[in-house]
Amino acid sequence: MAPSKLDSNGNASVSQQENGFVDSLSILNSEKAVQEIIQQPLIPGIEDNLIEFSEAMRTVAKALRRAAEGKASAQAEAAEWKRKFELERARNLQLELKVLPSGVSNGDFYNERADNSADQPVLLNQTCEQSEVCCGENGICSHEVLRDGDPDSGLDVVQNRFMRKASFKLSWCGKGDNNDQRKHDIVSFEKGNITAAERSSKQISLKWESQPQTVLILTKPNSPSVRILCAEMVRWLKDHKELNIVVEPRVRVELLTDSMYYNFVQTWKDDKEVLLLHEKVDLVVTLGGDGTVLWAASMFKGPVPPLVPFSLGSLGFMTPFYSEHYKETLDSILRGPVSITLRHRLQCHVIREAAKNEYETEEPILVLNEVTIDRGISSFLTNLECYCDNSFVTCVQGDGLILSTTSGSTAYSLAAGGSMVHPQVPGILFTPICPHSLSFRPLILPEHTTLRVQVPFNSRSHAWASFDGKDRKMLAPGDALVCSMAPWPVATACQGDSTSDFLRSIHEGLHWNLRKTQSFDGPRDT
Ligand SMILES: NC(=O)c1ccc[n+]([C@@H]2O[C@H](COP(=O)([O-])OP(=O)(O)OC[C@H]3O[C@@H](n4cnc5c(N)ncnc54)[C@H](O)[C@@H]3O)[C@@H](O)[C@H]2O)c1
Ligand SMILES: Nc1ncnc2c1ncn2[C@@H]1O[C@H](COP(=O)(O)OP(=O)(O)OP(=O)(O)O)[C@@H](O)[C@H]1O
Repeated sequence: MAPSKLDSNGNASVSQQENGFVDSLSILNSEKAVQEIIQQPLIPGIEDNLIEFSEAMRTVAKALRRAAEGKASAQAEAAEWKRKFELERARNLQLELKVLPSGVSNGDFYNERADNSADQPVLLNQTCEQSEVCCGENGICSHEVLRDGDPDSGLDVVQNRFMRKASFKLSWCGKGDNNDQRKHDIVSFEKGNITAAERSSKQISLKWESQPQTVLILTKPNSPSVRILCAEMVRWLKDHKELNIVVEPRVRVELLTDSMYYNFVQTWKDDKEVLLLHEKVDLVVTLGGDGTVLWAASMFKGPVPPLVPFSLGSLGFMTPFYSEHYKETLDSILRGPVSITLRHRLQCHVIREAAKNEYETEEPILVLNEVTIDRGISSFLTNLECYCDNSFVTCVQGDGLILSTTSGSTAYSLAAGGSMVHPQVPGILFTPICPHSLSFRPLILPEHTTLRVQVPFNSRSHAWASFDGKDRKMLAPGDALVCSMAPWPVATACQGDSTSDFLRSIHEGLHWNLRKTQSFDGPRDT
């Protein structure tokens, strides 16, 4: 049909066609006919059919969505099973080794190779095919905690030297416990009475079983004091401890600008090599504030080597070590044993409604503090449907929702009214941000739950997810975020122990419950 416009009198004027003028009267007639059709009642039954059809389509969409979400949960579960399998395999290997002839030491199983130096110092590569041998019956050893991925994956890292990774063991000890016994939750059922004898969440101690050899130093950018300390620390670790040092490419350039002495410092070339860092690095040192600790954790998409966080920031809630004492601190940590806080991380999957037919979901993102789903720049109320292990929890109507680890409980979640929780307590915090409700208290859910936050199809606006305050992702109506505990925690070294460090941070960092003490004089109970 030719395009038509109404003139100021309401008559249709018709544009010129290739084959001449079109009869405007016939157009008016066709428009009239269309109007008549529109006004006619629908064929009986067609409306019902359409409703039925759209209902069926909605059911199909729901089924597809459930399949995608099921896949994300299954991926999280598979990761957990994989970890358990590794543990079991390591334990079996340990048992087999017990029957090996004496004289075959654990170290013999490492595949150490000679130096084949190249001029450009880049990341070390090493093989530890037999690393499971270091696992003991008590505690968890480094390769249970750190090993992941297929050793034959063929990812080619440029190398100048091969070396082994230091192994360590974690043990759970309570006050007065001097032995290495790992304490499980022991529940006894004597005469029908249930008694919990031991709890697992005790102070965790890390013991090196072989000497750490490679240290990764991560630094806060654009800070002159951090840059100076980093150069000093690298020199000390090389000259006094003979350690291999790995830094970020940016930092290597900075060091070389200062002096060619730092030519031995190694770095990486691309993201592929970053993915393999956990196989080479024995210890990670961070120089900065809490943001640098978050940055360090985010570099490891799987297992994370133990972290030593030095405080060169303003608040430093997770950074207990004073930079002035770095030599004594590192000396003692390299010797061990080290008290650690095993900080859990959350694994987040974004499930796209638009990609519901696709097999692959987006890469999971690991967070040490929290994942936040908020309204972003939209001025509308966020509307988020929340499910816990497929049971409906609630619909958040407000600025958003924070799903936080217990380590993150003192960060954004605290600002939104969540409880402060000791980082060693396993759990997931469910904290609303400015809920438009008088009765919406924050929750703490058990660690084993899987949470799903969904933007409803009828939502007025998009929502935005951010991960440890970074990497914003838009969630369109129909999109969901699935979140569960990740199998790879972050072990951070403690100054004292995890409880004294936590209490010191809430007192010194947050001035928790600071109040003038009431004076002695005045009225009393009689
Ligand atoms: N309203 C808020 O309180 C708010 C808003 C946005 C982000 N944040 C937090 O900032 C974090 C990102 O940190 P950043 O350093 O990259 O950004 P940033 O530079 O904006 O610093 C945020 C502040 O939060 C503190 N912080 C971070 N993690 C903490 C923790 N676990 N316990 C106590 N304090 C902590 C930091 O020391 C810093 O002072 C996010 O994970 C989020 O928790 C808080
Ligand atoms: N190696 C790094 N590369 C890129 N960005 C980094 C690195 N380390 C830290 N950052 C970022 O720099 C920002 C500030 O770092 P950080 O929080 O450590 O310092 P701060 O704000 O001075 O200390 P605090 O958090 O104690 O107040 C954070 O957003 C963090 O993500």
